[in-house]
Amino acid sequence: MKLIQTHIPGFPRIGAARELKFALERFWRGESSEAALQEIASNLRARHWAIQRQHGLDFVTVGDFALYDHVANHIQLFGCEPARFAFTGEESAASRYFAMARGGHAHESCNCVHNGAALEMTKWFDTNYHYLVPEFSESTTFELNSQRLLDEVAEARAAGHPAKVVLLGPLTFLWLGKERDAAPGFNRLGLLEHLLPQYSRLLMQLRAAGAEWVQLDEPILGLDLPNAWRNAFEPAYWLLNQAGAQLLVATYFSPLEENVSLACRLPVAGLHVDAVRAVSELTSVADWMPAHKVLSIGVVDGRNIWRTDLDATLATLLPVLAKRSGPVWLSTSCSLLHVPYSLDSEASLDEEVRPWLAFAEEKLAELALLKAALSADERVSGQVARGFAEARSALANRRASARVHSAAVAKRLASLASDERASRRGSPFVQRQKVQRERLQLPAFPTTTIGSFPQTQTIRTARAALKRGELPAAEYQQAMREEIEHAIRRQEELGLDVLVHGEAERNDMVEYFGEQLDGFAFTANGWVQSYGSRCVKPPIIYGDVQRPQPMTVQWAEYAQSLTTRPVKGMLTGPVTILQWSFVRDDQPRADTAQQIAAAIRDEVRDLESAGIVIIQIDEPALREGLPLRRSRWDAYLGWSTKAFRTSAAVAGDATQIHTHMCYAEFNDILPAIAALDADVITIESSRSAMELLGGFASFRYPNEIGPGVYDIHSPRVPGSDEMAELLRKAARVVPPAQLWVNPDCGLKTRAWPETSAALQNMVAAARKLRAEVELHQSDTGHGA
Ligand SMILES: Nc1nc2c(c(=O)[nH]1)N[C@@H](CNc1ccc(C(=O)N[C@@H](CCC(=O)N[C@@H](CCC(=O)N[C@@H](CCC(=O)O)C(=O)O)C(=O)O)C(=O)O)cc1)CN2
Ligand code: MET
Ligand SMILES: [Zn+2]
Repeated sequence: MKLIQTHIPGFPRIGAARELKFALERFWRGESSEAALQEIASNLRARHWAIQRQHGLDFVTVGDFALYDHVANHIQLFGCEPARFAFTGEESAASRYFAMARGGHAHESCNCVHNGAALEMTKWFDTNYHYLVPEFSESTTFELNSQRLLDEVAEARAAGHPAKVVLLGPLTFLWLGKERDAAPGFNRLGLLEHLLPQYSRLLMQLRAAGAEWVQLDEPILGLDLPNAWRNAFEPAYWLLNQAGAQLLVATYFSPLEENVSLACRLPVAGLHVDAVRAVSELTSVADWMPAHKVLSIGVVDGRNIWRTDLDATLATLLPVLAKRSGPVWLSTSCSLLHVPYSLDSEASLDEEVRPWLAFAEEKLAELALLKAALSADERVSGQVARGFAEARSALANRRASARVHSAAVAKRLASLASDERASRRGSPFVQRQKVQRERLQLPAFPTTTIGSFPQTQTIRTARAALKRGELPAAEYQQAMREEIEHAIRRQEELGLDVLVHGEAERNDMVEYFGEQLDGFAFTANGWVQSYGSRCVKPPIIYGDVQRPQPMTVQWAEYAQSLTTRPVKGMLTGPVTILQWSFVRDDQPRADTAQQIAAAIRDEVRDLESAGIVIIQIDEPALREGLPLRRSRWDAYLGWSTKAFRTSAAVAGDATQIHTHMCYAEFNDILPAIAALDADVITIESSRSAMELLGGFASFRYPNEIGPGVYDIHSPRVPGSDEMAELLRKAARVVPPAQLWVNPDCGLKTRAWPETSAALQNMVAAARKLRAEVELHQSDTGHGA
């Protein structure tokens, strides 16, 4: 038997009780010192390392911690803070860090932008985690600032832990950034030669500090890379390897495919591969890997919460182990950042489902079991056998559970599948547009918002009291009705044309639906970091999805009863519910999407029957769900757009269907967006100053579009001239008759004062545009 070691690529940092979130928010409100924040951070690291050691990991992972974001940490580590922030050198590292993360000033309430808007946030590969995008130009310089990281290594060493440090690899770090304020033709890959010496210095320092291994994350090896990037790997790592540290290159999320041999032959001491998402490659990886190198096999799923099938995992591992003479490590497929902390704090989780699950801490225990099973140690064998037996029976129960498969759902899906028209609206867009315009009588440049209004402390406190059983349901209902009425009145005062109810009653746009659908379980404390201090609690889809009763109709009816203006019904689309939940691993995602689509379809039908004339089906996660490999795009776009259409197409011609997407980079999927055939799409575009629309224009996107005219991530109130200018820009590329006026996204993270002020300016901007394009009024057809 061979000696197996265990480690993990990374651990969640928010804390079992979201200690980091609360500490950050106290610090930002000015209620605590930086020292107090750093103390909490240091305690969290200590606790997380201790847990890793308790489960027998051979190394703790150092460097996965970040106060806000690990990519932002690298910007400071390599001293490449963008010049546009105009830091003087007088500021503390922490104040520069939070300025980059949250915008020019340490406090969110400041309206001033002279010191630079926050770094852009974007999705970390195909996850719901957002990182801060590094900015590069020909004047970018690098200067190592390693003290913080070296201090963390010292902390781990002082606690007696063997340490493996994790860093983003230099190529992935550059890849994740973007060119900004750069000369035409500048390519950030050109910065590699300046970055590598800093990495080398760092590696020498880490080695001297006692780090036994350095894990360099290069997940971009799982992407379709341009040749220049592929070719840069070998020379870069040849250089880094000279620093004398033991290097483990880590890949995850996507198969290596054409990069298998490149990854295996890199001149480093080891390679980590994702043996969940790319299990079929494991044999070829094992063949390519030189015998002296460490092969780290990520067998426990870091992206999902299902208990590992330990027997199947052993069956996968044994042939690889038999073939390999070199060292093998076992690991999770990727960092555990993407799963909740522990099942321990789930007192009220569905009792049947609980044994089917493993969160971060339970995954550590699984690694320990696998390691023990593969070691020859007799003393542990009884315990191992018990662990395996428990996993086996949980899995058998899950497979046989009556709650997983529903004959009614199967029948419903078969009937939808047999009806071609189920995923097509009654008439083509132009005809629908005509009846909708007659019915709605909206002005040109109609104004609306994306759905949510501020989730105030009052709202959250009421919901928390309801959940604790301290507030009767009727009183909670009444409180939410008052919030809805408040939102409607405000919108009427502002003069918005199409209103929303404000989503006060929703904890989250996905969890809210998950709580009401069969086939979903939800957690009390299963928080996963989304960005900075913001977290989400993804629901768990364990079985066939079905809607036992209407989910939003009463709230929508109530909101509509308060006003004569149209109020949009507000739903989350099937692809987004799928993407932002933990999904079943026992059937294709496409099938689950279609089940959710059937449930949303029923909701659309019921909203329509209740007299709701506009229904928005949000799909912000459509783009993010795109597979990392292009060869898989068509299949995904086929079933995902069909799921959307299945939910929407039940609506009659006169019902206007909106959709909303807030993550840019639409240009490579425009045909799919058009295939959704929504009557109106609202998108995020203000930060790119409408550049995005260029794509819609040259593609001749046929339906109506609301390009966001202001960024809701910042409390800054844009002036009406600024928004009018954006609208003029939009009107130059998209026929004005097609344009709507709205913010980039929902307003739930904002406060009322800035919300009202910004919307007032937005309505004023729309009015300016109406006056300017009056001459063409006849061709807008929007009515009076
Ligand atoms: N699922 C999902 N993914 C998404 C988005 C999204 O909206 N949903 N949007 C993008 C990311 N944007 C985000 C924007 C805001 C928040 C956010 O505000 N999260 C809240 C939690 C929201 C929530 O679930 N709130 C619950 C519970 C709130 C809570 O923490 N309650 C306290 C008690 C509060 C009290 O006593 O007052 C507790 O339970 O301890 C509620 O409203 O009911 C937070 O971290 O603070 C998250 C993501 C992309 N991915
Ligand atoms: C992340 S997209 C958010 C859409 C949702 N309707 C809202 O306004 O909050
Ligand atoms: Zn949005």
